[in-house]
Amino acid sequence: MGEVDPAFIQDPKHRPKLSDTKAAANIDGVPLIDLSPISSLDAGDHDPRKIEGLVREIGKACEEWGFFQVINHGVAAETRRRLESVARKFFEQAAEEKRKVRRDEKSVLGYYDTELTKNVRDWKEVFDMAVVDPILVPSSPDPDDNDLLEWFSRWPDYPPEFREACEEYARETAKLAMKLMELTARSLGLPANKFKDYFKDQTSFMRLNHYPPCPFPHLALGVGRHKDSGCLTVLAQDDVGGLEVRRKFDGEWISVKPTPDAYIINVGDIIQVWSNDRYESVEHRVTVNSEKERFSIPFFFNPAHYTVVQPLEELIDEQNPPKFRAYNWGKFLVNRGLSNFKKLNVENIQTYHFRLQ
Ligand SMILES: O=C(O)CCC(=O)C(=O)O
Ligand SMILES: [Fe+2]
Repeated sequence: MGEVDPAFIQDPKHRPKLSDTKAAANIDGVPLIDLSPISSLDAGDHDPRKIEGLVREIGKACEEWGFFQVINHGVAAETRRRLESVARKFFEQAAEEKRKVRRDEKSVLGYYDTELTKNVRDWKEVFDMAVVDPILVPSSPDPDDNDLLEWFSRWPDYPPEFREACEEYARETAKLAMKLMELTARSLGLPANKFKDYFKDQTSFMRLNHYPPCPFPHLALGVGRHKDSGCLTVLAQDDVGGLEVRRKFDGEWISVKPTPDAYIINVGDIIQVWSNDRYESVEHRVTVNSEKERFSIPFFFNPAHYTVVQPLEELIDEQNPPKFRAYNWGKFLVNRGLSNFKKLNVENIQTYHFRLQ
């Protein structure tokens, strides 16, 4: 990734303003939420007021930002550090070693370093794996094709503890994601277990991101601006920084300050559709820098492939009619998964394509 390859160059209007966002980080950032009320609930303390306060905080963060950070979330620091350590060892290897577990068009899981976001190449390399292996998906985006396909995780030989570290982290993070879905349901006035059944045959996946130092950080992005298409993302970032969120009230790019051991949570497109726009899936991107490499680990919490995504009946009425028409999640995911391989002349599939006028 040494030379200035035009494939990485962002359109001038999407290039990062590297100095401004640093300053903005000190002014107003995404909310920080303490999840200890749910851990005390697990410990037998059933004070409803603590949970109600937390539910309100989450609802407010989802409405105002679509993003928040959580602390006291219950995922062991050791589990996260083990995963961070194997990720570092894996990416340190020579390109030909990593390419042995390269993704292909049949199974999109594994290693790759040529992802496009909005048809511009990202300055990163990634490793994707299933949270529940294998991931069951439609075999093609064609609505008339009912065949299914399994996406299996591919495991590298090195480091030897790689698979176990990933699986342990995935199990723990899935529990946190489910608790966050319960809190989100309550914040929308729904029963806590409203979303549980959607995750029975979940298509969740986890990604290890490595952003090498970039000689032209003012021209490229680690990940171009995008929204996450699933329900919810639980993201671990290291202490380097670079994630920027588009602030809802003024459209400014605001950096998310690294907070040790915290997770960054964001609402995905499916929650936006379910809530009929009450909670928006917010654009974000990743800047790179010329000196430091950066690692991050997003966990994308996604429902079963057969989920029909549409505004929830409980949240629509005559005053608030549905703003989206229904779509099939599996077809959407497969369509998106394939398009990230090739440069297209148009934007790939997006939820706004399902917006009703
Ligand atoms: O690396 C990050 O901080 C965020 C990555 C991201 O937004 C994504 O992979 O969807
Ligand atoms: Fe993202």
